[in-house]
This record gives sequence, structure tokens and C-alpha cells, in this order.
Amino acid sequence: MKSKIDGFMELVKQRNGHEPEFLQAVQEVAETVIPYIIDNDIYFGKNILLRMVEPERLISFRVSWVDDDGEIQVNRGYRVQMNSAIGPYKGGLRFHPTVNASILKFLAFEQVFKNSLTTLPMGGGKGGSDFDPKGKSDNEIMRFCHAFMSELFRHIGPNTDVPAGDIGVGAREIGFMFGMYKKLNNEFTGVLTGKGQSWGGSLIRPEATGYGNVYFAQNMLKRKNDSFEGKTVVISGSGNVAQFAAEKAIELGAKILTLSDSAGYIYDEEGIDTEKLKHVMFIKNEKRGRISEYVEKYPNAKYVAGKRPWSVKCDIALPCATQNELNGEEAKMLIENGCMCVSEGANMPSTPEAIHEFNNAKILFAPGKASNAGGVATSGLEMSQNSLRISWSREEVDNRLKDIMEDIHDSCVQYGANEDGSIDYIRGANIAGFVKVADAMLAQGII
Ligand SMILES: NC(=O)C1=CN([C@@H]2O[C@H](COP(=O)(O)OP(=O)(O)OC[C@H]3O[C@@H](n4cnc5c(N)ncnc54)[C@H](O)[C@@H]3O)[C@@H](O)[C@H]2O)C=CC1
Ligand SMILES: O=C(O)CCC(=O)C(=O)O
Repeated sequence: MKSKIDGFMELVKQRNGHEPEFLQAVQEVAETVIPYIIDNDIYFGKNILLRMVEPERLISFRVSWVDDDGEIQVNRGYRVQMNSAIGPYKGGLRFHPTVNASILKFLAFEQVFKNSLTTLPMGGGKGGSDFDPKGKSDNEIMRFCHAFMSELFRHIGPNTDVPAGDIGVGAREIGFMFGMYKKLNNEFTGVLTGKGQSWGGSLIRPEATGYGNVYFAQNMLKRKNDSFEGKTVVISGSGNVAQFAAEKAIELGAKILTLSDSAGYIYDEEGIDTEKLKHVMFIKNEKRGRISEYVEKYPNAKYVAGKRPWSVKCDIALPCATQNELNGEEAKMLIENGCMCVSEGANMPSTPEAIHEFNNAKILFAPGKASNAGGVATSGLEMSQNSLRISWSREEVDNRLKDIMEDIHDSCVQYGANEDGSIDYIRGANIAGFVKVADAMLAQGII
């Protein structure tokens, strides 16, 4: 088996050798899906996985815009249209200086499996730019978003490709991009999700990724007759996903100890409660400041510069910042400190070494493509509401989100059950995600 997986990875490396994040994401899938393909005649010998690792289309384009000093700036924009076997391409846009083809291809590849897991008809894509929103004025953000969409518009559409937010892209950016798309096409359609409430957005979409991650962890705990009640929780990040994961975990009776950003983390031993979380939302969403500012208002908490929060003792860890933010050593620390559940809110936040540690310790571990799928699932619900030209209530969308997270959990259990009764959620998510896309590809022939 190892030689089959190595042989496959050799082929992928020949074409993508300079793309480490993409190779990491493919390796994780290959290790679990290739044995399944070999055991199942209908998939064997069809090179389905080899087809799935090649994007259907990768678009790269120039984005020129003018900053507040009148200087012309040039960034690179991308859209990776990875797989459309089960629906229009769907996935977020990331604006961050580290964005490159490797990062977007890993995200787009993960998105194909994730979207398949949601039970909704969505293919996989991802895009973005190496533009850094940090420190930019609202006018600069608007000019950049308009310039970005003035090229992207010709490649997307409500039945072709429906982007949304990711790191550095929230409601403000979606608004500017939607405005330019509408102007260029002269039509009001659900071409983006994560829109504002008064112009086609879905209730609960802002909360959905963080809430969904907690719902997924809740399902894992429930299988063990356990819950969030009274648990200590360490969270990384302080953006969209981290904020709403914290909000839901607090509601379920947990105590949140940490939040972080790329400069360091805050540790509040007394717990970050609803009131304090509101202040975090003010710092991050309105002031667009740093998480270190938390301790100015709450001096009993401490700020640890230049470090990640994984050395803090906890029951549950929710990595909600970015890829490869939790390594093998940090995983060991979490386990030694008694952590019994890790549920990924970010995409691929745990390194392969960290995952190895979690598996060896047999703690509950949920891969992002399953546990953070609530965001894109609710985007799918936004698309449905746009097509029907109606808006569902908060309760209706939240109930659908809960049901979808339970379905995803059950699919992972179906395909990931070990003989000893434990669940390999990675194997479960990869195979369950693969089957639906592979079946559609087989039905549609070699294209
Ligand atoms: N927004 C969404 O609906 C979804 C987001 N995700 C993933 O969740 C993660 C967070 O995304 P959002 O919260 O939407 O973005 P965001 O832009 O709202 O927040 C990102 C957070 O990560 C922190 N961060 C960025 N780079 C970092 C680094 N190198 N080290 C430590 N912290 C860093 C930022 O300070 C910020 O707190 C990403 O991995 C994203 O791909 C996954 C599914 C859906
Ligand atoms: O809502 C969406 O379409 C995108 C969400 C996303 O980018 C993700 O799941 O990583």
C-alpha cells in the first residue's frame, strides 16, 4: 500500500514540487483514499484522484489600484476552479500577503471534499490575492476590491462559480466586490455569499463557521456521553471563525481561556465571557486593532507576544487562525496537559506531525474539511434563498446548520469507524467527501 501511495505522490510532486502546502493536503487525502480505491472496483484503475488533484482551471491576473498617496500599486489575483463535478465552484477569497498558488490550490482541493460533505450541490474553488489589508484605509480597500472584481467578474457567476470570504475578506470586502460585479453585469444575482442582510445575505452566515465547528465537536463529545459544559477551551485566532466559535462554546457552558493573532495570544484565566468577547469584536471588527489591546481593558489577563496558545492547559482546543499553526511539539504539550478534543476551525491548522500525535494519543480529532464546513454549508443555504428570492429566519438557518453538521459527523463515523470502536475522522471525512465527487465524475465521463 505504501508503495502505491508513494508512487502516486511522486507523480503529483513532478508537477507541483514547488507547492508544499498543496502537497501536504494531497498527501493526507492520498493516505486514506488510495486504500479505499484499491478495495473498491468501481473506482480502481480510473485515475480519479489524479484527475482530482489537477485544477479544472487556474486563473491568475494583475490587479492595479491607486493608494491614498496617489501611488500605483500592483498585486496578483487568483481563482482556482478545482472541481465542478457536483455543482458550481464554491469557496472563499483570501487577501493576505502570503497568498500564492500553493496555498490557494491546497485550500481549493480541501474545499472539494468539504463541499461534498455538506450534502449540498457545490463544487470546489478558492481564490484571493497577495494584497495585505492590514493598515489600509476603507477607501483603499474599496479601490482594491473594485480593481480585483473588474477582472474576476468574467470568470464567475451564480451558476458557474460563487466566491465568498476567507482570511482578510469579510462583509465590507464582499460588499465592494458585489457592487462592482453588479455594475459590470447589470444584474442582481447571488454571485457572492456572505452578503449583507439587506441585499441578499443569509442570517447566520457570519456565525456559521465558528458555530458549525462547535456543533461538530459537540457531536463528537455526545458520542462519548460528554459535552462542552464546564470545559476549558483554548482558541487560536480572533477573526470571524474564532469569535463565533467562542460565542457558541460560551453559550454551551464552556470557559474560553485564550484568543490570538499573528503577533501573540491573550490568556484570561477568569474566562473570556460574553461581555469580554463583545470587546474583542469591537477591537477586531470595528477598530481593526490587535488582540494585545484586550489587556488594556482587562488587566487581569496576560498577553504573550510572539507565541501561540497551545501550552495553556485545557480540555478542548479549537485552532481557528491559519494553516500549520499547531506543530508536533505543541500537540504533545496539549495532550500532556489533558486536552481530550481538537476540532479544527481553520483549514489545515495542524501539521502532519501534530495529527500523528493526536492519533497516537487517541484523542478526539476533527479535520477542518469536516468541522469547519458549516461556513460553506450556510453559503449554500444563502444560494438557495437567493434562487428562491426568500429569506429564512435565524432559527430556520441555524437548525439547518445543526442538521448538516450532524450529517457530516455521521458520514465521518460511517466511513471512519475503527475495529476498536474509535473513529478516524480524517479517514471518514476524506472517503465520504471523495465518494460523492468520484461517482459524479464517473457518471460524467472523461472530461
Ligand atoms: N470565514 C469562513 O467562513 C471560513 C474560514 N475558514 C478558515 O478559518 C481560518 C480563519 O479565517 P477567518 O476567521 O475567516 O479569517 P479572519 O481574517 O477573520 O481572521 C483570521 C485570524 O487569523 C489570525 N492569523 C492570520 N495569520 C496568522 C498567523 N500567521 N498566525 C496566527 N494568527 C494568524 C488573524 O490575526 C485573525 O485573527 C482560516 O484558515 C480560514 O481559511 C474555514 C472555513 C470557512
Ligand atoms: O462560504 C464559502 O463559500 C467559503 C468558505 C470557505 O472558504 C471555506 O470553507 O474554507
